[in-house]
Amino acid sequence: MAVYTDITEQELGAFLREYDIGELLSYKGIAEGTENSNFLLHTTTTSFILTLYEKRVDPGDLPFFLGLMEHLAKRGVTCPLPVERNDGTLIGEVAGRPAAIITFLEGMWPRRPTAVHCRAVGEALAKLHIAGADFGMTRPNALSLEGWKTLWAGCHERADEVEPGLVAEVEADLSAISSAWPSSLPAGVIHADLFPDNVFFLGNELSGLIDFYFACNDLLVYDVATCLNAWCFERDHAFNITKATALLAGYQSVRPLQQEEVEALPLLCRGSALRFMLTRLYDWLNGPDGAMVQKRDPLEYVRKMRFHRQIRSANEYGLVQQ
Ligand SMILES: Nc1ncnc2c1ncn2[C@@H]1O[C@H](COP(=O)(O)OP(=O)(O)OP(=O)(O)O)[C@@H](O)[C@H]1O
Ligand SMILES: N[C@@H](CCO)C(=O)O
Repeated sequence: MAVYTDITEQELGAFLREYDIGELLSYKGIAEGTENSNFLLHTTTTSFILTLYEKRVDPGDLPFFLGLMEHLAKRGVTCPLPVERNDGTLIGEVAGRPAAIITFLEGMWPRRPTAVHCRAVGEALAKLHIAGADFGMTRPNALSLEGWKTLWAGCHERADEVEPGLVAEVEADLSAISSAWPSSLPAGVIHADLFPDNVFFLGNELSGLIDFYFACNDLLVYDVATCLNAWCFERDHAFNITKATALLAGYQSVRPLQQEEVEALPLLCRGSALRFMLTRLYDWLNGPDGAMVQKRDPLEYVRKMRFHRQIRSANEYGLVQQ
C-alpha cells in the first residue's frame, strides 16, 4: 500500500475547506502504487483522488505534472483533471506534504494484459506524444543517464547481495548504454511510467491514463521501450512477441516510427530496463519501509536487461516497418 503519510479527519477537513467539492462522506487510503500516498474521497458531489506527494516528487515539478494532465485532457487524452482550489490554485498542503485533488477515473488496470490491451496502449501512447507536442512547459528527465548514476551510487555497494555478479553486470551496462545513447531522435513530452497499473480499461476499451509523476521531456521512442518492457513480458519472464507486435502496431497506427527510432529501439529498451532495475534496486536496499509498501523486484528487470542485450534489431520485437 502506498500510504506513507496518514491523515486525520481534522487535517483532511481543514484541507477540504479550500475546495468547493461538497461535504466529505468518507475517505480511505488506496492499497496500490509505490511512490505517493493516495486516498479515495467520497463527497456529496462525487469521488476524487487525493494525492500527497512523497520523496521522489520534487514539489517544484507539480505545476508541470498537473498542467500536463489539464493540457492532455483538453486534447482528448483521457486522464484525471486536477481540481482547482477556491483561490484558483491546484496545490495545497496536508500533513506537511504537498497535496492535490484530481478527478476519479472509472476503470480497472489489466492484471493480465492481452494483445488487445497492448494495441490500445500503443495507440494511446502515440496520441499522448502528439497531444503533448504543444504543451508549454518542459521538465528534463531526472531518471535518465545522470539520474541512473546517482541511483547506482546509492546502492552499488550492496548490489551483489541481491544477486552475485550484479555489480559488474550493471557497471558494464551503464557504460555501454551511456556511450551509445542517442541524442538526436524526435523528442517531446513522455509519460515515462506507462505500466499496466497506470492504464485503466472498461472491458477491452481503454478508459484513461493515470500517474503522470515521472512525465518529462525525452526521446519519444524511449516511452515505447518502457511500454515494451512493462507490457510484453510474461510472468515466467518470457518475451511475448504477439503482444509486442500489437503494441508497436497500435503506436505506429497513430505515429509511425522514423528509421532512426527503429534502429535505436533495442538500445532504448536496454536503457529503460536498466532505469527500472535501478529504482527498484535502490528501494529494495534503502527502503521505503513504510507500512504495507510492496517492494518491486529488481531482478525482474535484470532479466529484461539480459534479454535486450542479445537483440540485434527491432524486427525481433515484432516491429513491422511502415
Ligand atoms: N484518477 C484516478 N482515478 C481512479 N483511481 C485512481 C486515480 N489515481 C490513482 N488511482 C488509484 O490509486 C492507485 C495508485 O495511484 P498511482 O499509480 O498514481 O500511485 P503511485 O504511488 O504514483 O504509483 P506508481 O507505483 O504506479 O508510481 C491506482 O492504482 C488507482 O487504484
Ligand atoms: N512502475 C514502476 C514503479 C513506480 O513508478 C516499477 O514497476 O518499477
